[in-house]
Amino acid sequence: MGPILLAFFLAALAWVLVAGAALRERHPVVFWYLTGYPLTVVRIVRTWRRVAQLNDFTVSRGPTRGLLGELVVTGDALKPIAPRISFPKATRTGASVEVRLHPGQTPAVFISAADALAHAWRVHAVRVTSPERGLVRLVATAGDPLKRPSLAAAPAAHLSALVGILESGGAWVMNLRKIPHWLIVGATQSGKSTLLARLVAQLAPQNVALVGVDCKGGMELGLFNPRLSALTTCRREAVAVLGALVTNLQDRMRVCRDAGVRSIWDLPAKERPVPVVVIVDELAELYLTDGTREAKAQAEQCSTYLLRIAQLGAALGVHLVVAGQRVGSDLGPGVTALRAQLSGRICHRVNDPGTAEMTLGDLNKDAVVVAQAITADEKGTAVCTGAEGGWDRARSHLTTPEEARRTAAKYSDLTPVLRDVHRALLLAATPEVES
Ligand SMILES: Nc1ncnc2c1ncn2[C@@H]1O[C@H](COP(=O)(O)OP(=O)(O)OP(=O)(O)O)[C@@H](O)[C@H]1O
Repeated sequence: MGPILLAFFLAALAWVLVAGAALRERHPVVFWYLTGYPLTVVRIVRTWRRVAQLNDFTVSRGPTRGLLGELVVTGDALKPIAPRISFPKATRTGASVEVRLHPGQTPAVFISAADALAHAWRVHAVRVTSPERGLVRLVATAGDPLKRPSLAAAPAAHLSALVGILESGGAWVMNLRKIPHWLIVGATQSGKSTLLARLVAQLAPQNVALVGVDCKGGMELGLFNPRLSALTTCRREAVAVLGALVTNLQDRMRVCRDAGVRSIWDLPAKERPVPVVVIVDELAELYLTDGTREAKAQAEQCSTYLLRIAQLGAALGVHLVVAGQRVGSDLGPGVTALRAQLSGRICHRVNDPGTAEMTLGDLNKDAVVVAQAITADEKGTAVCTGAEGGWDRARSHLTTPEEARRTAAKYSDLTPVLRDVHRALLLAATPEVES
């Protein structure tokens, strides 16, 4: 009887393991609800007191200072009280728990202990938010959802591009009507070009003029040439095209002034000029010079024009998407001023902490730390600013150069003609035409 029972037990165990692996593969959410979630609940409830004590979430019943003769002595309370938590709720990617703060406590102590909580609960990450005063919500994500990202969906909107998926499982959207200008940074092979390809592929079917500034000879943005209203391949052409766009901005301003409105979006649809998205691949190519007077003058002009577009463009429908490996004040005096105008930020893996700090530091210090933790294997993963403030970890949808090229060719008929910009580009490309 013994061997038969043992064989039966082993067969049953094997079946559970195989079925479990299949369930995990095909229905990861169901697998999570059945196995990971109950385990995480046990961990949270079991470890809460200890974690709270170790991370200073607790308060004591009596005072922690007292008089001993003429001395003031301080010490830890005998029975510290941990803040009360709700029963952990299951989410699609983990669990969330709400904490009632003790009087005098702030969410800051929980934010700094997020890593300790993730280790104690054996989850990928814990994010801390405060949905209302006196309440902190701890959201635990079981595994890294960006390792095998699924496709997210978002409602289509003009000047809005669904570029990837957020760590929370939501759609990663770059909406230029909400955030008019963007800065994208990342070391080489971190995923910048893939993100730009996705952005172009999403904007291509829309009524928008795309202008490419790619001073690396047009090797990256040249793929989308059929759908670009202009493509500059060197700094001389970039100066001409950016200059023409600044003149175009002044025309748009005049139209708005004459119509008595403050933005092109307040004009009747028929009179509204087509929105323009200027995509700059490798900012450094515009700023770095070989020291010659001509190069310095061109770099200064580029800097002035970009700043002008960033300052005026939001209301006049001219948007900037600027990508580069590094952003630092050493690139040129105008870089910090330009950065301040580019309120949308996306930081892929970077080589130096300074670039992460420059990209995200003025918005959120926590985001800088998370961006610095992105590894070389996590291609396409980035920390991005959210539309409602705050930040998120996200991953772009993989768009191959071939897909982007096909999409650009498919919608080439929709390419608006920007006459002045086109003329300026022609003149810069063949200066002798000018005479
Ligand atoms: N979201 C993603 N998912 C999967 N793979 C990706 C993703 N984004 C980029 N990759 C891969 O990473 C590699 C580098 O991507 P990409 O060329 O976009 O990087 P880059 O930052 O533009 O590099 P460089 O500055 O050298 O041009 C490519 O092979 C690409 O397939």
